Amino acid sequence: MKTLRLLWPWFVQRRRSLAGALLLAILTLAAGMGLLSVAGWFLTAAFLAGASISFDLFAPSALVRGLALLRIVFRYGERVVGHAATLDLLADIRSTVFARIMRLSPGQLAGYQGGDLVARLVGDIDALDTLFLQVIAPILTAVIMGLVFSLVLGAQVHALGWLVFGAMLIGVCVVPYLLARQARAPGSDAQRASAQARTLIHSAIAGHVDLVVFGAQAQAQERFGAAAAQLSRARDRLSAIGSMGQLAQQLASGFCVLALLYGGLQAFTAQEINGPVWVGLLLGALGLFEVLGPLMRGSARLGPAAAAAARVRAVLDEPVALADVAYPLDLPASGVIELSNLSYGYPSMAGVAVLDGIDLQIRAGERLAIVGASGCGKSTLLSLLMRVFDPTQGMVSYGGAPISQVRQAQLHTRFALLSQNSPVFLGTLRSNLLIGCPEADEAQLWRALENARLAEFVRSLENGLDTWVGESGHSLSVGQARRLCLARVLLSPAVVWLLDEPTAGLDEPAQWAFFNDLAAAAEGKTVVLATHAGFPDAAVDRVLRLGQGVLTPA
Ligand SMILES: Nc1ncnc2c1ncn2[C@@H]1O[C@H](COP(=O)(O)OP(=O)(O)OP(=O)(O)O)[C@@H](O)[C@H]1O
Repeated sequence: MKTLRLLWPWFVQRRRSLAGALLLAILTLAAGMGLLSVAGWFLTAAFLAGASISFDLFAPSALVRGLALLRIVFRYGERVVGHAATLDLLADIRSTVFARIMRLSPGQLAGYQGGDLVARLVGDIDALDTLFLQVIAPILTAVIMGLVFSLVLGAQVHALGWLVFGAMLIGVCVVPYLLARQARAPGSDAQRASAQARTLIHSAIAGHVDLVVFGAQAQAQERFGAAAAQLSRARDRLSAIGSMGQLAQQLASGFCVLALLYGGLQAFTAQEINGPVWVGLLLGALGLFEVLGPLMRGSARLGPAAAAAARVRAVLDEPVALADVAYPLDLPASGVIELSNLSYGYPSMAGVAVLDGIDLQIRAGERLAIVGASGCGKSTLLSLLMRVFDPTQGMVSYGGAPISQVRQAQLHTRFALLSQNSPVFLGTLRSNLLIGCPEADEAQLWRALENARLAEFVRSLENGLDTWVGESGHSLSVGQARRLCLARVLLSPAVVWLLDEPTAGLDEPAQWAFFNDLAAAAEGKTVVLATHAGFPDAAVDRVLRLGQGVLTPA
């Protein structure tokens, strides 16, 4: 039920195509039942008529052929429309979940293991495809056609109508419910083990070199083997439950057919029903029970679907840590950055403040360097300026507007951050640079590359800016990847540049050259830079030292 509640808004969004698929499923079943009923009636009537020339062979045989053809056409339509609707539905769910993941804060993202969010986005959402095609559509089809058929049969022989109605009720409600209940635990184990396996693959690929260097492949293999074995055990249990469902369906329909045969024979003997009609309805009932097959398989897969829905819901229910305020202030085009009584402590650091009541003003156009020992809080300070997270106390304002009170999208047009782990994205050098400024022309791209000391390297490449750099810039050296990220920030039209160790990965001459050029490259910009590197005095206007959570002149 919770799974259905989660999916309901998307079902409503795709109601037309889902209703189309449902209608086609009903028509397919109706054509199939009609085909069996008419064939049964026709063969029995023809047999009873013997050589009588008064029996019309043509109309019923044309009807049988017509229904057979219609059944094929409806089945085809149902598959095409149903699968298209389900794929669209999954795409809708994926993009909603992806949008929500994008709104999570770094702290919230850190709560998920690497690869686990991908597992939620792919494996878990895939598991939800069961619900409509294999559960809801067969249930509704069976209920509607079961009711219609029970009424038709009941009009002939009351008791037989009730018999089919009761059998359908058990087949559509009771057995699927029991199967789904049985499948809940192994379903949740299967989804968990599958996500665990993905996470382990992800971390083994990311740490492949270290695993090889330290000879730790065996441990990684063992952990992966354990997750794979757990997955396979859970799937075995699920498949056993699915088989139980098939057995239950065969037994129930077999029993029902026997009861129909017996009850029908009594009615025939008592002349309550005529022979051909009875045989026709008997075969029609067999056609009706066909719908229960996919329903039993689908019910057994409801366990994994429910577990998957819970995992997807957990992402959707995460509160947005950095939501925009309802009535945001307008951020001035330029202004003083002011830190007032700014404090921050990471939630995991049990009340220890990394920054402790900092007061600071940074003039528009000023270049400020923050130095200090490793771990003193320089990156944390830049993250607060960029509003990667909010301070535990105090505030940051820009041109008089507290940055927590403005739209984050607007803040990102004014402030750009080069963090220590800025990534190179899958694509070309050009596409990576254009993230900083999508409208940048060729000349701007080269200027940014020059300033980041990467232009010479790019010029030496056969495809220049269109060189493919792959995932995480695997075809670049660490220093080149860093300079590419720096060029991206230098290209950005933001008026405030926050640069965290901008020269990491550069050799000493290149570091000095970068700092020598900084004043010209950052003309008119406000620059806050955190660095361990040495730099010429003229590179910045002011140097502050961070230590014990406070800033002092260096
Ligand atoms: N996500 C986090 N969760 C918990 N503690 C963190 C987190 N990030 C940083 N810290 C801690 O906060 C302190 C300040 O870290 P920060 O990265 O800001 O220092 P830094 O001065 O930039 O260091 P470095 O010069 O080595 O980059 C450190 O003690 C660090 O261990």
